[in-house]
Amino acid sequence: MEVVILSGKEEAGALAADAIEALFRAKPDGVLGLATGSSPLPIYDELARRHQEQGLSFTRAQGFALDEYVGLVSGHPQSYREVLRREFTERVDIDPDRVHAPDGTATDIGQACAAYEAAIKAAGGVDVQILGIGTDGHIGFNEPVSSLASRTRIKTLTEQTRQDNARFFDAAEEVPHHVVTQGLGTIMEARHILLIATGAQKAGAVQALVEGPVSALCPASVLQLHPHVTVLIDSASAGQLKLTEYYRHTWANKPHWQGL
Ligand SMILES: N[C@@H]1[C@@H](O)[C@H](O)[C@@H](COP(=O)(O)O)O[C@@H]1O
Repeated sequence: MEVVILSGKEEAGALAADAIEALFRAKPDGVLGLATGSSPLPIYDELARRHQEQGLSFTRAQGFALDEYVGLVSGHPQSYREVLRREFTERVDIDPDRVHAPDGTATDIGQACAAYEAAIKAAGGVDVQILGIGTDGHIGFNEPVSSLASRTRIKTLTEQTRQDNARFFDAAEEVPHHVVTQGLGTIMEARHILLIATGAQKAGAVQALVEGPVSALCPASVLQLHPHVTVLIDSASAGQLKLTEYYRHTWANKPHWQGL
């Protein structure tokens, strides 16, 4: 796990965009794992800028969303399919039909989850997965005590996550209780994982993710078992880490030719 402490979300977004750009320059039909929430927005802003100003192209790319609310009507502005359309798909040249999200409106959720897993597999798996992290250590919507081997399935949100996400809705009670999310086992199959976290409210979760024991209580800690994870954070979210000097030293002395 590479931990990179940066000046803020813009620098984190630019570094993540560098890794994503490198993927699509080398492999134009690469597969991007898409996250929602506010943390990945600087990445999407930077990718949109590079598309507009530097011709970075996604015409042959595919994208897979991590998760989706259950019970929001199709086209609801806070459904993650819509959020990703606004924040990413519409701003670059990716084919909207090649951007997939779990179906939170399916009558047979179990079947829809199995179909989603099959679609990721058929695409050849995710090359670069963007991740944020919840204040309780969730990734995707894998809440504490999620199985570390879980696959795409329906989950119940904790009250903390519903409160955290209430800012996106008109009223707190509108936040759905249920979601469909890629499992931790699904996420772990991505070839490179870029996790971005900023702000002091994430400091506890970041500490547990990076330095805590691997435990279902902090689902993100499973990433310690992945061979290629990059954690992009700012000083505030690094505030509870014990080995910050080492992380800063490692990054400052990284051979400049080596990408993330
Ligand atoms: N399902 C999403 C997660 O993928 C995201 O990481 C988390 C944190 O969001 P934010 O980046 O806004 O703090 O929010 C939601 O729960």
